[in-house]
Amino acid sequence: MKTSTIVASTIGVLAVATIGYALYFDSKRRNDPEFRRKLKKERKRVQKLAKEEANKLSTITTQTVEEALASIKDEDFPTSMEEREKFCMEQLSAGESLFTQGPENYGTAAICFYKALKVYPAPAELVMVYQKTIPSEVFALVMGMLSKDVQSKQEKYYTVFPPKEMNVKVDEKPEGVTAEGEKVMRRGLAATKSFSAGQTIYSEAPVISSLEPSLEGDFCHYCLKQIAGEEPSVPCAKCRDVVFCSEKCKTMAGQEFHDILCTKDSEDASSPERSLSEYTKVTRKLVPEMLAKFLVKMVHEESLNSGAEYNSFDHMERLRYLEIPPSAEEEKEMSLLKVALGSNIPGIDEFITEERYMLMKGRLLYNLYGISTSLDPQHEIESLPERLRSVRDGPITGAGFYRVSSYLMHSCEPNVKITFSDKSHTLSLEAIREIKEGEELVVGYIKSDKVSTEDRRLQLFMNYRFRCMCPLCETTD
Ligand SMILES: C[S@@+](CC[C@H](N)C(=O)[O-])C[C@H]1O[C@@H](n2cnc3c(N)ncnc32)[C@H](O)[C@@H]1O
Repeated sequence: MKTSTIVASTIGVLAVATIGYALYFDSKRRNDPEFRRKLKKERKRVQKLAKEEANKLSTITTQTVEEALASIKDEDFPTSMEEREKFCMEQLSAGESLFTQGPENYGTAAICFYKALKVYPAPAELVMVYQKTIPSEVFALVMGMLSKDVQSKQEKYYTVFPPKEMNVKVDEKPEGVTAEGEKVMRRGLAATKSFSAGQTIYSEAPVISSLEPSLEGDFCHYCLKQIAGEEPSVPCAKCRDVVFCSEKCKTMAGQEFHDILCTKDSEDASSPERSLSEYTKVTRKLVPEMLAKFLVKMVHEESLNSGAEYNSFDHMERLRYLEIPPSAEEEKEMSLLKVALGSNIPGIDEFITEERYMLMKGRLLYNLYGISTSLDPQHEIESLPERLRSVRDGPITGAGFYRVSSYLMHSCEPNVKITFSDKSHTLSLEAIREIKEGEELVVGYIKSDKVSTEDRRLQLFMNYRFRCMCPLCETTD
């Protein structure tokens, strides 16, 4: 059967484009040993396959692959779903007609198949279709182009992240070796210029944040600002559950997540709209709701087609995570997420597997910061693990997941502190002593003043599962 025929029959899958892409980029390759083992095995199989294919075609060289990639380097790919679908089918037909004209057209045919792959929402599946339907020589070329592409995307990440204007770079240092002898690198942040005490190094809005449920109505559901007495709050027009501090926040929340997650004034606690928000209210666990927001926002980001090469998922998958054994609780959370997002994001059911949910949850739990947007002690709440990574002057009013600040290492003698100076979820990193260009930036995950080394190490181990190796811990008992 022809490639285009198979793809045409499954084209409905384009409707779930964004999830398809996420699935593709969701890789646990860096952190999960079991997945890495599987991947290694798979990679070996693919390498063997590619080698066999390459041997069959001595005229196709690495240079050909590179030339092919260079020839389409500056090409713009269609963005809307309809255009992508049309483009994909055109490329598949062109590829097919080219390879049937003979081996001299294999190179150009491969370019067409590769371009179709670039816009197809489930590339891994399309590769499997190719394997069965196109000549092995063309397949080897497409695979070569794909692997170069993925490799360069992986390598380039830390050259474009964090943005220069944030005055920090990701600092990699060897941390030891795994049982299998693989090098482990740890990634922290280093200053790209000098700062004096009190200076702000950068400010950063979160990828997602969530308000402590008991504060809903008094604080903005989007930016977590307290709504002051005289200022009128802006309620959601559809539900009576949340308010915003401004029309701007209401619009942003609507676009990013609330239009989908809004309870739409449903009275029934078990309705799809209400079940997740009820769970959040009752348990005060923010992670399931934050993951729902994260997924909706990711779909929103994709639909914006801003031209950004990396999305929030690319960021999240690079972070370390806390390994948590799956339990009935996660089962429940997963089903709540599926119910809440199901009718709005087709494909979400297949996307939220137990493995993926546990990884996303582990990453969020490990990297969230407690947010403090009130100075009023009456807003002091009982802290839960999600709001732990925080040393604040005021009460914790919520939690946030931040792209750059996720990378900050802990020290019992920090040189920077986190503030929420405008009393919203925007985090600012402030120097607490003089910092030289190139110096590593370290924050306090826990309060260290007047706490013995043993107690600090115990707290860090209980909450973050690492043995603190900051200079203070390494030199004191
Ligand atoms: C919340 S993550 C920090 C972000 C991390 N850079 C990442 O790549 O996701 C915590 C991890 O950073 C490392 N870490 C942070 N502070 C440390 C310290 N003081 N001593 C040893 N390891 C530390 C530990 O490996 C820990 O597992």
